[in-house]
Amino acid sequence: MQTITDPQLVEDRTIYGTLILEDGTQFEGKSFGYRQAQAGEVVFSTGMVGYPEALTDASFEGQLLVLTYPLIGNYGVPEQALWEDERIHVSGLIVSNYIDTPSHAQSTMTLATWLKQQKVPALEIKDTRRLTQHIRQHGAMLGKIVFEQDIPFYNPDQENQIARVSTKKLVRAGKGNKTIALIDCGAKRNIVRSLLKRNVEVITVPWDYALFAPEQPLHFDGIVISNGPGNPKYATATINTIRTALEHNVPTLGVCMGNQLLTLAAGGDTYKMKFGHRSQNQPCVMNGTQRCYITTQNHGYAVGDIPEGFAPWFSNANDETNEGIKHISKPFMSVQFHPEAAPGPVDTEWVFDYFLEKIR
Ligand SMILES: NC(=O)CC[C@H](N)C(=O)O
Repeated sequence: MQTITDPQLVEDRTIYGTLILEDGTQFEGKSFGYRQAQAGEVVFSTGMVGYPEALTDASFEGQLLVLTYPLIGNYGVPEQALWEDERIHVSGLIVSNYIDTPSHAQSTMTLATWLKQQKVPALEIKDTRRLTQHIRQHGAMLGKIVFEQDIPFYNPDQENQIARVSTKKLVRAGKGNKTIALIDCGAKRNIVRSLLKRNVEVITVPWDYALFAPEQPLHFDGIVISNGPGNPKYATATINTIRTALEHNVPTLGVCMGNQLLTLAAGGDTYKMKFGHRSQNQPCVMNGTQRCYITTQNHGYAVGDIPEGFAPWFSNANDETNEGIKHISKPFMSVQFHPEAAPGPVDTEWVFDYFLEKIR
């Protein structure tokens, strides 16, 4: 006799749910994830590939992700080793057309099975174009996916999201004659993979680890500050550590959240953008050159005031916002895009080499 313990793991495409935005706009859709209400900030990504990587990117913690590419699910879900973290971080997923018959050699399950296992709701609302245009026009806003029962809105920007996703313990990996301390604000695994590929030792530390405290001496030659969710201004412990690193002249590279934290530590400022940049086709021009890189991005905040002693390194060719800063004479640098890609183009992978060359 067969016992079915969780009825949600049984395919049922007849369930409907509603996405409700904070301004009252509603979109009804077919449920293909877990049937449980979730609230968060609604953001959209215009990338064509990489939903497994995006869903497991901890920078999305607290957010309901809208994917504008119209066919999602068609290549299934790869094994866990290929994810960007050990779990899904988006609070919910909104697509136009969900494909339940994946075809890919690396697929281990359908997207719907994965979402149900991880208790993440998902809706197929068809008109993701209208939803995206609405957010572009009115700015990123709060929203909730609801089924039978209503829940309150939740604003992830009113809490320290980094503390929720950062590692709790120190993790050592790799071997080499250079050691990098990676401050984990919600690091995508491909940052560690990209560093290990370059034959360095990587010590991943929690976001609030006191790297310079005399009672916990740790030998490292350079610091990488990872990507991460939410408002950078909550990460005061990380900002203080980076400030000390700058005083000690430790070579430092920031990625995404790391760009914002380096800016704050050095005396600059960040602001919240209207709807952010999320995709794998963001053009970034290297300042002082005609060179334009196609980059992977996922951010809602940006660098406003460039700190003293730093110069803009890259800027976005679409809206001219800052995409990175570099110190004019010292080995301190950061980028707002993702040089580790995953998903997306690897055009800016050289940033890791450039940084490692600055370490003696
Ligand atoms: N990917 C990231 O590191 C994002 C940084 C920050 N949470 C933002 O939205 O801007």
